[in-house]
Amino acid sequence: MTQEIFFSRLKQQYSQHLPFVVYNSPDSHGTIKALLQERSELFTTEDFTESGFVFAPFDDHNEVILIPENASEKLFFEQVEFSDSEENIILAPEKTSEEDKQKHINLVNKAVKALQAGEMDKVVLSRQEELTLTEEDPLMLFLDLLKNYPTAFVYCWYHPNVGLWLGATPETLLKIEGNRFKTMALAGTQKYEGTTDVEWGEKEKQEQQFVTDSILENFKISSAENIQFTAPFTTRAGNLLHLRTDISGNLISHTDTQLGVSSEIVKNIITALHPTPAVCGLPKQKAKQFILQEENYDREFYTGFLGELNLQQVTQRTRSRRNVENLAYRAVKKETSLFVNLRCMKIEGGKAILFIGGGITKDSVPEDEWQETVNKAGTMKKVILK
Ligand SMILES: C=C(O[C@H]1C=CC=C(C(=O)O)[C@@H]1O)C(=O)O
Repeated sequence: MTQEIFFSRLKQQYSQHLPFVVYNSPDSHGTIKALLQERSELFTTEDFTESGFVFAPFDDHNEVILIPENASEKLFFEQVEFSDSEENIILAPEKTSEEDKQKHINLVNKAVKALQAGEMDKVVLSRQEELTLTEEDPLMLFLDLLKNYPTAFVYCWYHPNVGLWLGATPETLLKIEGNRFKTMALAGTQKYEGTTDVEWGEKEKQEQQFVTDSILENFKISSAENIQFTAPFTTRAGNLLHLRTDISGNLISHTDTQLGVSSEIVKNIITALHPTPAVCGLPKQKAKQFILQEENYDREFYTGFLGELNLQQVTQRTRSRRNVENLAYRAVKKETSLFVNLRCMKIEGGKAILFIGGGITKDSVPEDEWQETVNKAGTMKKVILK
């Protein structure tokens, strides 16, 4: 399918107020995918047994929305090549309000006091920022995000009852292929200044270690074995650098390695992981309570998760002389590939509402934490304030 036909189908879907999602996964090798739901119903999932695209909120008491595979048309479009514009470090203009700054600093101060009193080890605090859009076509914004962040999970998601969300997230929540799974502990932030060969402060090392330890601890009590993890390394996300540990393992019981693991296991692992201390804190329930009470706004789908759930993947064999007789062979298997909803925005009435946050520990400096949210907002401002 050509780019033109692909996007005109999406445009038509949006103008008819029908749900859709269009996305590029970092490991999809340039294939942009879309699911276009046939009717405007709002489907939800509770047990993660269905196949489709999930869109889950931060607060797990709220509904997880599903665009079901069997109620949608699937579209693919092969990008000719990845853009290398991630190499151009053009920083977005820093437009912020003094009032927003004070509010965030007060919030961080309150958290630091609670952390120093030993009430929690870590809490992730966030804020919203509203901007007027000059480009009102969300699909153009999606294309801009795609060009700027080829190694992120870039998406545009829409449901008439919920709204329109866009994002470019660097964080994998969970990937399941057969009985293998992968996740990552991502935390600690500094500005990218032309090199990934950087030093990390103790505060950043500690906040990232909290995430790794907590994920590993959770896997001890869920359906996982043979857990392996890397040493923390520096990874780039647009104009930012983060510390990251890759974690992988096997799921203990599975129904069929070809078609995928049992849905009960998918639910157990998601529940054990979400929300990780990369977006919530430690201990989980205390941090969550602090966030819900003190942030003073509704995160909605920011720091929730999204992506393919038990989605049928068809892998076509590559053409070569040796396997000509197998050209008709297509391997069909189900995969789950979920990402944490970071560096995202909601589009509403000609405005973009950005969501940005950062991990707070007892050693956090409130002014620096504010600046970190300003730097993170740059990911989205780069495409909005062109
Ligand atoms: C909560 C966010 O980022 C998380 C992911 C990476 C680094 C983070 C940090 O350094 O605080 C956050 O844990 C966000 O971008 O809004």
